[in-house]
Amino acid sequence: MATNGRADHGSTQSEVIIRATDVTVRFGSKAILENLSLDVRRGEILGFVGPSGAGKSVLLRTILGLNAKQAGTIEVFGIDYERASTDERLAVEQRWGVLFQHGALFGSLTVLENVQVPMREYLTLSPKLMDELARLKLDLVGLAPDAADKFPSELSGGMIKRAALARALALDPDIVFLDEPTAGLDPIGAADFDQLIMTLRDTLGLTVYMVTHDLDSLFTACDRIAVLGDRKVLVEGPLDTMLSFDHPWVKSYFHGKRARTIATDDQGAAGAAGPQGA
Ligand SMILES: Nc1ncnc2c1ncn2[C@@H]1O[C@H](COP(=O)(O)OP(=O)(O)OP(=O)(O)O)[C@@H](O)[C@H]1O
Repeated sequence: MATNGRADHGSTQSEVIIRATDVTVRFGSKAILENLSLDVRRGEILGFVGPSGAGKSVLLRTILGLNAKQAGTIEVFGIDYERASTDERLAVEQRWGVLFQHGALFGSLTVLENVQVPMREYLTLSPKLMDELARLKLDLVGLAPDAADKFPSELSGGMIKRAALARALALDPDIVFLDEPTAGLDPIGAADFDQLIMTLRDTLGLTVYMVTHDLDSLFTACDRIAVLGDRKVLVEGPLDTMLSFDHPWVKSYFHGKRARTIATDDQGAAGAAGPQGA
C-alpha cells in the first residue's frame, strides 16, 4: 500500500536503507522541500535529478544532517539521525561516504593524506596501516600509486574526482552520496567514472545516491531515477518510467535533443553487440 505519497514497489524489493518521509525544509518563509518522501534501497544506483535550484543539494545536506528540517523524518539504516545519540550518529557517519560537488579535497594535504582524513577522525590506526589502507582505496578507484604523494593542484579533474571518491570510500561505507560527480569531466572521463561507480556497486555491493544533471549517467548507470520538482519527488522509477511520465519538465529533459541522441546511441550499441552482447 502506498503511504505519504511514496510509490508502492511491492514487498519483494530490497532493503530500504534511507527513508525520507514528509520532509519539509524552509529558509525563512521560502519552502524548498515540502512533504517530500523518498526511499533509497540497498545496492542500487539512484540518480537524483531536477531543475537547477530545485533543492537537490538541500535534500542531500538534510539527509546528512547538515541542514535543519522543519517537518518530517529521515531514517538512515533505520536510525533517525536527528534524534540519535552521539554513539548512534558516529556509527551512521562511518557507514556513509560523501563526494561533494567539485571534489572538495584539502589543498594543503597530499592525496594520500586526504584519503586518511576520515580514518583519523573515526578510527585509531597506526600510520603504517593507514598508509596501506589509503593506498588500497586509491587502487580501488583506479589511481596510479604515484598519485598518492601529489597535491590536488597537481591532478586533472578526473583524478580529483577519483581521489575524492577514494576518500568517500575510506571507511568502507554502505552508501556513497555523490553530488554531480561527472560535472566538469569530458564525456570519456565521465563515462569512465560512471563505469567505476557501476563496478563498485557490483563488487562491493555499494549503494549510490547520485545527484546529477548528466543524462549519460542517468541512461547508462542508474538503476532508478527520482525527479525533484515542485518541492517534492515528482516521479521515481527506472528510465522507462521517466520516458513515459507526463510532466513538462520531465518530458523536455528525457525527450530533449541530447536525450534522443543518447537513446539512439544506446540502441545502436545494443544492435551492434548482437545476441551475445544482450
Ligand atoms: N543555506 C541556505 N539559505 C538560504 N537559501 C538556501 C540555502 N541553501 C540553499 N538555498 C536555496 O535553496 C534552493 C535550492 O538550492 P540547491 O542548491 O539545493 O539547488 P539544486 O537543485 O542543488 O541546484 P543545482 O542543480 O543548480 O545545483 C536555492 O534557491 C538556494 O538559493
